[in-house]
Amino acid sequence: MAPHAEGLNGQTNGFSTTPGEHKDMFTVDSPNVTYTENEIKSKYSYYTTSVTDSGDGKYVAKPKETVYDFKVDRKVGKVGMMLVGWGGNNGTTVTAGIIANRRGLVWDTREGPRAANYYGSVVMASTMKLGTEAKTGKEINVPFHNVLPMVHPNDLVIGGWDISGMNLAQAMDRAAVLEPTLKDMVKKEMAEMKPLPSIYYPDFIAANQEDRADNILEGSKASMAHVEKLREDIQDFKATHGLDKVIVQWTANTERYADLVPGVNDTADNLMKAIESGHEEVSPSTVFAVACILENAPFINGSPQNTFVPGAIELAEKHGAFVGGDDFKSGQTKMKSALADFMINAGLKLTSIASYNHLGNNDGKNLSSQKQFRSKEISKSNVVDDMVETNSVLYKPGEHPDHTVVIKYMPAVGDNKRALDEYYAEIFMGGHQTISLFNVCEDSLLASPLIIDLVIIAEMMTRISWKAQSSDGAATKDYKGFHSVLSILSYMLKAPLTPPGTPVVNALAKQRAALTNIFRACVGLQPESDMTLEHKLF
Ligand SMILES: NC(=O)c1ccc[n+]([C@@H]2O[C@H](COP(=O)([O-])OP(=O)(O)OC[C@H]3O[C@@H](n4cnc5c(N)ncnc54)[C@H](O)[C@@H]3O)[C@@H](O)[C@H]2O)c1
Ligand SMILES: O=P([O-])([O-])O[C@@H]1[C@@H](O)[C@H](O)[C@@H](O)[C@H](O)[C@@H]1O
Repeated sequence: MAPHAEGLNGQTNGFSTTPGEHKDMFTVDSPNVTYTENEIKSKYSYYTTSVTDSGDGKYVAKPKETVYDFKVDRKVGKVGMMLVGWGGNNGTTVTAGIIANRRGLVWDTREGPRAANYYGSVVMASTMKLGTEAKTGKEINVPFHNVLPMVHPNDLVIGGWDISGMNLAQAMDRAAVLEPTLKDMVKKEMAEMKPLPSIYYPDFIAANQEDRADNILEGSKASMAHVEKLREDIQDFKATHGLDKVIVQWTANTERYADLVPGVNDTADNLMKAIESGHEEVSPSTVFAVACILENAPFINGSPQNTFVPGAIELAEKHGAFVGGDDFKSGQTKMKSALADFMINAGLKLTSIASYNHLGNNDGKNLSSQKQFRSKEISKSNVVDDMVETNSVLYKPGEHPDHTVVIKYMPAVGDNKRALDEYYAEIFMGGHQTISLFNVCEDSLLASPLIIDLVIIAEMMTRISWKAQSSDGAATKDYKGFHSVLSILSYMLKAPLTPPGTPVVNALAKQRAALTNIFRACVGLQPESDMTLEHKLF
């Protein structure tokens, strides 16, 4: 009998939540937190510091408290994940990975047996500090997945669309990501999975993708037919599988940017008219976003194009539907958002970042076309802006490091993307520091856990509501959901989408802290400050 997955993964703490139902690993003993069968309610004091400029070049900092009521629906329900681009490298890999985990598979490799796991998922493979043990002061950490009642990825019902009609087993072979021994164990199940026909507007992706496009949705672009058909697909998927909700993600090819045209995509009404008229600046990803918004299915864009034109954001806000994006942050950029943050916060003046990468998968082939590369160049280039702007000691207003991004298509390396980076910084007394990185990112094996995290967190957000008891008494009467634009998803994304007019945070540590502390607040726990005064003041 092959060793079971858990044993091989060294999961010794027994904390891994079994799929199917959420088991509370802890309860919070506080007058501000109440548990019922269906809900967790918490009263949470949110402490910030309000800063005003006193005019003589000095600031006045005033501590501020806002009291929020959070409510969490504890019933997870049955959840579906529908992927646009399901037959791609990411789509096939994440599907095979979930099947392998669900069945606890172990497969043979040159290095010996390997077991299914969720490594690379913040939710499934990381922990958060709960607190310190009352008697010993020992730090107690719990799996991230256990802080709130979240869906287990093993329970996700998976479906989706692709302009390529290959079934998932054939597409998995085409992707050339997974070991043959593992593919053999899942291919029967995956051969039964066939992507739904999708919308294909050739002008938005590279011409070299045309040979894949044999699974195209009929109907004219100049109508609402495509929106209505996609809505029908989502409804049918929900009904067929008895789902309570569906989360949709775009993991299809990178599109060119859509021009922002007043009267076309600047407002919700104009966007709907533009779709009706088949305007050339309406992209397939925006059509998917509109269909999902109208179906109240959270829609997340894992690619860098500007799917969420202003009209799409306005439509989401009007319908109270969730959207998120852009562009999975899987390897080179994830490293950059941590390294740049560390250097600048260490007082090292980063003056140049040269990011080169080459890859040989179909994503790379699509990105070999200039318009599609430009979308990716934008999302990969803005990731240090917020860190630079926070340090006026190192950088004058408007000053920033040189930053170049190069991507080349090299078929030989397949999905094993090479990222070569050079970080150059000014240090003490005219010195310099040069950090050179060679980072082989198996792109789809790094992106798949992000797809899982994005689905789990987006679904979780559909079960969290809040109301405010503002410090100045302007309380909100009824519970409501978070803003339509889920900036809480930023940790998984290169170019985080935020509610209009709000700041973009790219620093990886800040993004993870925001995610962690918002979920802690939902069970009435204050942010983990790492001050550990209990170990300093005695
Ligand atoms: N590490 C990563 O893999 C990573 C990281 C960040 C972003 N991304 C982005 O994720 C996306 C997918 O990456 P991949 O490696 O899986 O690419 P891929 O080319 O293997 O898969 C994309 C799939 O989308 C399909 N497709 C294209 N247009 C479509 C449409 N209109 N409707 C439905 N399907 C369509 C293609 O047929 C293909 O099967 C790309 O945009 C890529 O830039 C990937
Ligand atoms: O997330 P990350 O590793 O910085 O960025 C990756 C790029 O390096 C790669 O060229 C591209 O094909 C992937 O889609 C992904 O965007």
